[in-house]
Amino acid sequence: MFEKRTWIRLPRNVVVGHGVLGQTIEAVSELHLTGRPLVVSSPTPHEVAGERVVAQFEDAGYDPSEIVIEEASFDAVQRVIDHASEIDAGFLLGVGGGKAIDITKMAADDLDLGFVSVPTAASHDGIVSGRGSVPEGDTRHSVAAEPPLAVIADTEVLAEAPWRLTTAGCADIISNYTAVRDWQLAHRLKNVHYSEYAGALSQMTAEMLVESADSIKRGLEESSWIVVKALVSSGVAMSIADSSRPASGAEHLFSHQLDRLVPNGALHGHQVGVGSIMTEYLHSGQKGKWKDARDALAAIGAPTTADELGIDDETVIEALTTAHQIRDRYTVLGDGMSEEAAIEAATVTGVI
Ligand SMILES: NC(=O)C1=CN([C@@H]2O[C@H](COP(=O)(O)OP(=O)(O)OC[C@H]3O[C@@H](n4cnc5c(N)ncnc54)[C@H](OP(=O)(O)O)[C@@H]3O)[C@@H](O)[C@H]2O)C=CC1
Ligand SMILES: O=C(CO)COP(=O)(O)O
Ligand SMILES: [Zn+2]
Repeated sequence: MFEKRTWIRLPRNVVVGHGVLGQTIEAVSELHLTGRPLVVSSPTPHEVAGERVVAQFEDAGYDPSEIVIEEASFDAVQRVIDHASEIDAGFLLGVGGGKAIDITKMAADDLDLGFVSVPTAASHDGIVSGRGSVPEGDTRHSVAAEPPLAVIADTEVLAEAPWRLTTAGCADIISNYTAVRDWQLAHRLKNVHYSEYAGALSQMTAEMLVESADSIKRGLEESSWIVVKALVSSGVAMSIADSSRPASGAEHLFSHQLDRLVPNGALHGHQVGVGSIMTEYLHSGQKGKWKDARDALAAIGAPTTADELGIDDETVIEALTTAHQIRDRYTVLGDGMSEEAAIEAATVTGVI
């Protein structure tokens, strides 16, 4: 008997372009969402977009409420759940970077409420994914969460955000190359399920972004357009896979470990980018494609060294040698690198 089943959850409306934040009510009313909207943001996104979204709902006769969270944690998810229950929210909007959007999608999942994703930075590919990423103690959870019913990505807002956030988004996409390599390796060695469709989409997204590198420039709103479309595409790959595997391999384990070792260090995308230079080296050796990864990152102005990340060499080595412990996800790191091998990889690639 044929027993395969798949359930791909994707957004219904993806609205991208100049000034589309002003169309929030339109995009939401198309979804037939009812009740009180709860806008979840973090401090800066609250100022640059959250207040405007709340004002639009007020003007349209809704009775919106807002909550501002500071960090990505299970406590923050619980605070949003409690607030939503108190005000009897009908649906949620996550306005911000990866932190605010992750918290909102996880709270929406728990509350069984619809959720709309309003990115204020093109800094990460969690914009449409049905996954939430939250650290807890020594580990990092990638949990199933509510995928957005709609995405409202205003390129004017994204272009006004600090440029480093956009280069972080590019680096999160460039890291898809090594993430897919790790996924294929895990498939071959550990029989982990691999989706050809999701893997190909993730890889193609990285290729298209790298080919567009010349058009990704500070001050050009067109850059935000290119990058946010890639971020959406990468998120779709995760939704197809029902896993963050297409976009998260050993380079992400490295970054998650850095987050533990250096809280409030560098941006997620920048860390995974530097990680992918080293994990590409581990996959393909000295004459392999690690230089392509480094050059692609350098071309869009993302960090390629520990120095540029603002992280010291010792911490890079500690993160590399312990990254495999972050979660049960087989990658090129296997059951751990020796310190000598980590120093070699980081030195040959010029990361340290
Ligand atoms: N679920 C998934 O599939 C994925 C999840 N992620 C997760 O997303 C997070 C990384 O996302 P990232 O966006 O880098 O992290 P944050 O949400 O922390 O945002 C990074 C910084 O940008 C600021 N910011 C956001 N928008 C603006 C703006 N318009 N203008 C000025 N500053 C702004 C934030 O301000 P403030 O400090 O005020 O919030 C914050 O300081 C990680 O936790 C990562 O694990 C990443 C990829 C995929
Ligand atoms: O950052 C991600 C993809 O870019 C999500 O991956 P994680 O599941 O490793 O948090
Ligand atoms: Zn990422």
